[in-house]
Amino acid sequence: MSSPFRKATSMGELEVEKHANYILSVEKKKDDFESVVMEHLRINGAYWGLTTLDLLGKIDEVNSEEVVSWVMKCQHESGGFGGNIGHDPHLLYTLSAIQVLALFDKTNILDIDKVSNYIAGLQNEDGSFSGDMWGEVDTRFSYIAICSLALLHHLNKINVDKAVKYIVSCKNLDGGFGCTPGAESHAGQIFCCVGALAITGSLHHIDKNLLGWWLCERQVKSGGLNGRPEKLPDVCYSWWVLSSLIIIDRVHWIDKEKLVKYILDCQDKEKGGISDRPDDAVDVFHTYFGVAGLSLLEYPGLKAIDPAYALPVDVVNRIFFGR
Ligand SMILES: COc1ccc(S(=O)(=O)N2Cc3cc(C#N)ccc3N(Cc3cncn3C)C[C@H]2Cc2ccccc2)cc1
Ligand SMILES: [Zn+2]
Repeated sequence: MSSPFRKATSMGELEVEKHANYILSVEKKKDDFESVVMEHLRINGAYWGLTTLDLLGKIDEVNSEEVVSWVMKCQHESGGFGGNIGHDPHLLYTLSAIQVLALFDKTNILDIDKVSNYIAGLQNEDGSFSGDMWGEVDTRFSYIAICSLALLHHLNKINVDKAVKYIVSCKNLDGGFGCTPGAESHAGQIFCCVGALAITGSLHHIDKNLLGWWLCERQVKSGGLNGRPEKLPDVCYSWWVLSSLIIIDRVHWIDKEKLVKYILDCQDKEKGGISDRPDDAVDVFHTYFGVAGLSLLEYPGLKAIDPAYALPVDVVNRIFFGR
C-alpha cells in the first residue's frame, strides 16, 4: 500500500503531544459535562483513550496498576463488565475491558472461563447474540462476542458456524450489512460483520467488489468518509469504512492522501483532540478513531493498528504468537 506520508508533512502535522495531553487531561477530569455524559460508558472511554496513547507511543505515561484495578472493579458477578463500577454488565463494555487489559498484557488476571461463559451465554438459537440479559439483538454484538472470545482463545465456547450463518443472513443486495436481517447497510454494522467474518476465517462469504464499491463511495469531495449515502463525512467513519476496506483488500479504491488531510483538518491544534468534522468540538471517541484511521493509513510515527481487533499490532502479536 503506498504510504501517504511524503505529503502528510505538507498538509500540516499530527499534533502528537497535544493529543496525548488532551487524552491524559480527560482521564483526570471527573465531574465536567463530558465526564458525566460518558459516565455510563467510562470503560469504553478508557479503551478509546488508552489505545490512542499506545498508538502515539505514550502509554507508559499511564499508571497501569491504577487502570487495571479500576477495570476489574467494573466486573459483575455474572462475569460480564459494566460501563462503570456498579453498573449492569453488557457485551459493549466487556470487550473494552478485555482490550484495556490486553493493552497492558494483563488478560491473565481474568477468570477467563467466567468471562467467556458470560459471553457464550448471550448466543441465541439462531446464532445471533444479545447485548445483555434484556435481549436486544444486533450484529454489533456478534462482532463483540467473536472478538472478545478470540482474544481470550475461547472461540470454542460458541457455535461459530451458526454465528457466521446469522451474520451472512444480514448481508444486503448492496453488498453491505445491517444490524439485523433486512436492516439498511450502515458502515458501523459493516465493520462489525466484516471484522467478525475476518476473525472466524469466513471472508469468502463477502462479495469484495460489490462491498468495496459501496465502501469507496463513502468518500466525499472533502476527502472525508460518511456512513451512508448522502450523509455528512465524520472522522469516526475513517475507522468503520477504512478498516473494512483494508480487511477486504480494496483500500486502494479510495484517495488515501485526501483522507489523511481530512483527519488532520479535524484536529484542535491548540488544545489537542480531534472532532468529527473540522471546527466541531473534539472528544475522546473521535480522537481515537482519527488516530486509528491515520494508523491504518500508515501515518509516520504511529504504531500500526490491527483493522479487525482494533488493537495495536504488537498487542495482537503478543496475544496470538506470544512475542
Ligand atoms: C455527544 O453525543 C453522544 C452521542 C452518543 C454517544 S454514545 O451512544 O455513547 N456513542 C459513543 C460516542 C462517544 C463520544 C465521545 N466522547 C461521542 C460520540 C459518540 N457517538 C455518537 C456519534 C459519533 N459519531 C457520530 N455520532 C452521532 C457514538 C455512540 C455509539 C457508539 C458507542 C460505542 C462504540 C461505537 C459507537 C455519546 C455521546
Ligand atoms: Zn462520529
